[in-house]
Amino acid sequence: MTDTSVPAVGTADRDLRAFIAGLPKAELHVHHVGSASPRIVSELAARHPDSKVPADPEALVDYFTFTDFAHFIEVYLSVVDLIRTPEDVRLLTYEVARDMARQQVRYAELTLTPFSSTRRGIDARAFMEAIEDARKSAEAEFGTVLRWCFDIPGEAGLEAAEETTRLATDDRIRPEGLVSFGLGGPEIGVPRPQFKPYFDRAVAAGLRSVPHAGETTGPETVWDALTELRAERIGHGTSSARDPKLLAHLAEHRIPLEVCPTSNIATRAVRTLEEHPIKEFARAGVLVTVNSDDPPMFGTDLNNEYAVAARLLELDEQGLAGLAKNAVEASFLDAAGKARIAEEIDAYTAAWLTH
Ligand SMILES: O=C(O)c1cccc(C(=O)CC[C@H]2O[C@@H](n3cnc4c(=O)[nH]cnc43)[C@H](O)[C@@H]2O)c1
Ligand SMILES: [Zn+2]
Repeated sequence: MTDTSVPAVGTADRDLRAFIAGLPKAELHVHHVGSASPRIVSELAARHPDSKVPADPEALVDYFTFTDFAHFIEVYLSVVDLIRTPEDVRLLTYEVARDMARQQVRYAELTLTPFSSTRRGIDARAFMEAIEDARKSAEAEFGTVLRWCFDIPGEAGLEAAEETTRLATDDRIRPEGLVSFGLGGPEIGVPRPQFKPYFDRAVAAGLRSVPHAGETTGPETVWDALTELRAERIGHGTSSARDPKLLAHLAEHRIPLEVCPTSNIATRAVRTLEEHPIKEFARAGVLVTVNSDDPPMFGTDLNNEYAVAARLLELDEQGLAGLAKNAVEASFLDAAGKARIAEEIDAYTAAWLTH
């Protein structure tokens, strides 16, 4: 794991971290398998000793240190290989929700890649039952509301696109919690426009479009996501900073960016946190949301991402509350659900500032 955490400095930093820890939050960009905690990964690795993933949580720190984005995907897929039964899927989903609840995450849109599971032999209906069972238990027991984004692993080609679209749009299979449709994996050599027909079908079926774009390629990929894939939010969008017209477009049309600072350092998409373009996004008036992407793999969690953002954007408690409300606004919750979490954020912040 690359050490990308914010160095602890003094009382003010500690106070802000305590504020963040209790702040009600929404998360919009976080991957299912990429959220497997070291405990879950080692439990699964011990169950499946033929895998190359280390069963010792300490060894995972080195295993989760990436040389570049391609290496990250290689390691990611080795963890995907550990998810072999519907019970593995249920356990992972439920435990991910538990970790979110501990960080006061009230609502999360979790990205799943069902193609990776069905192609490895997990029955599609059993997969959907497992995630839905975990979603309902998590909401009842932890109070964290989960919704799903199904993403196409772009590098796996149009076969993956077809299967993901089928699973997302067939009324007999698609799960109740599904709200959006995405596109993940490497961007280099995987042009976005080829996925237009699949996004058209998903949008026609009522799903919201949230592709990754501009994480490892230039701003033209973000434009493609907007014009060809009808993106309503952009996953990462890091390279948008290189195109002032694009930034103005994102700001004017209130198209949020799902910014994941530590992820960008860990995959070496951005060299250092100081060079991260989050400041440019905020300055241009873009609706910035902060997210954790694949938290244990990147040695982070959502609270740490808020601390990183506070440092880079020089936010105090009110600023952090505003950042949390950006995620609520950019979410696919209904108006009542948004109002409930926003009110909770305001009440928490007011109580903190008067204590
Ligand atoms: O499952 C397969 O067999 C398979 C075959 C070929 C290619 C792939 C993928 O490319 C899977 C990529 C996988 O990565 C997930 N992910 C997690 N974090 C990120 C990120 O920061 N940027 C892009 N993708 C990410 C994504 O959800 C895909 O599931 C799979
Ligand atoms: Zn991602």
